[in-house]
Formats: sequence, C-alpha cells, structure tokens
Amino acid sequence: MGPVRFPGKPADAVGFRLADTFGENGTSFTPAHLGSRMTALGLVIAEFNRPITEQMEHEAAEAAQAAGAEVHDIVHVPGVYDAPLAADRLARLEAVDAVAVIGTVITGDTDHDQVISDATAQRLADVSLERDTPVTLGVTGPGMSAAESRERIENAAKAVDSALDLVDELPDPESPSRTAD
Ligand SMILES: Nc1c(NC[C@H](O)[C@H](O)[C@H](O)CO)[nH]c(=O)[nH]c1=O
Ligand SMILES: CC(=O)[C@@H](O)COP(=O)(O)O
Repeated sequence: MGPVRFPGKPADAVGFRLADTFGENGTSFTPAHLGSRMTALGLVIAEFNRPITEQMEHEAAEAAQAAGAEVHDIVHVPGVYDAPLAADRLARLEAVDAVAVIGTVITGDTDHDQVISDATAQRLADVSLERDTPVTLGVTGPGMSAAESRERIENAAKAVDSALDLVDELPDPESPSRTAD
C-alpha cells in the first residue's frame, strides 16, 4: 500500500481522530482504517488561454492520480480573476481537504495581467486562511509570453503536490494549544 495521507478536514467527519495516529510515547503508527479515505482535492481551472490550461488540467489530474489522491470536484471558471469564489465554494465542502487553482496569465498590451494576477493571488490566500484549508496557486504569470507559459505547464502538477503536502504537514487545529495554560 502507498503512503496514507492524513486528511485536513475535521477528523471526526471522517470517522477517526488525530490521537488514533500517534502512540503515547510519540511513535507514530497507522491504523488500518486510516487507509480507507483518500485525500480529496478540489480543482479550479481557468478557461482563459484554454489550449494551455487544458494541458495544465491534464498535468494536475495526473499528479493527483500519481499521489493516490481523489479529485472530488473540478470547477471551470472564465479566467483566474474569477477563481477565488470558486475556490471558496470548494473549500467550504466538508469532503474537500485542499484546493489547487490552475490557470495562466499572459501579458497583453497593458498592465492588466499584473492587476488580475495580484488580485487573484491575494484573494486566494485570503480564502485559504478564512476557510482554514490549503489553497495552492497553480497560476503562471504575469510578465510572461505564451511561449513562456507553455514552458510552465508543469506548475499545475506542483500546485497539486503542494496541496497534498500541506494536508500532510499542517498541524491539526484540534490539537491542544501550547498557550492553553
Ligand atoms: N487576461 C487573462 C485573464 N483575464 C480574464 C479574467 O481572469 C476574468 O475572467 C475576466 O476579467 C472576467 O471577470 N484571465 C486569465 O486566466 N488569464 C489571462 O491572461
Ligand atoms: C482581456 C484580458 O484580460 C487581457 O488579455 C488583457 O490584455 P491587454 O493588456 O492587452 O488589455
């Protein structure tokens, strides 16, 4: 069996608790029942520059499959600027452990690429913090030509891997706090 990923959403919702995974002396073990639930991802895919984001979507799906994760839902949006609301809706789902946002911003004649990239990244970071759910940025650009965008298609897979890494690595918010006493 491959590595078991520890889901990020409340443990009670999936039938086990963090305490199940650690022995009293700090050694870790993995009860067999933990293997029954795969980490579930939400993907947001921007349709703008679709020939490129189509390949990015493929890379993202392959990365999830290679890691043994489930793609619970895919939401297509017109462009990356429209992604934060879709990411928020996905992050609100109990079944979704993390969200990866995929898109590419290619430079036009103005600074518009900078404007939409900055707004998108900032609002996605806000969604992640507000929903207490990993939301990773698989959006390439700005300041980039179409050729440079095509060279960065693999960043979609990196966003999926990062989302899964965060689900594994983030401490459980239900754990007792050091500042409690
Ligand atoms: N120029 C790019 C866009 N622009 C569209 C916006 O993201 C948005 O869909 C529109 O303003 C409606 O709200 N989107 C990209 O994903 N990539 C671009 O290069
Ligand atoms: C329409 C867009 O979002 C983008 O292509 C902006 O291009 P430009 O900077 O040439 O207006």
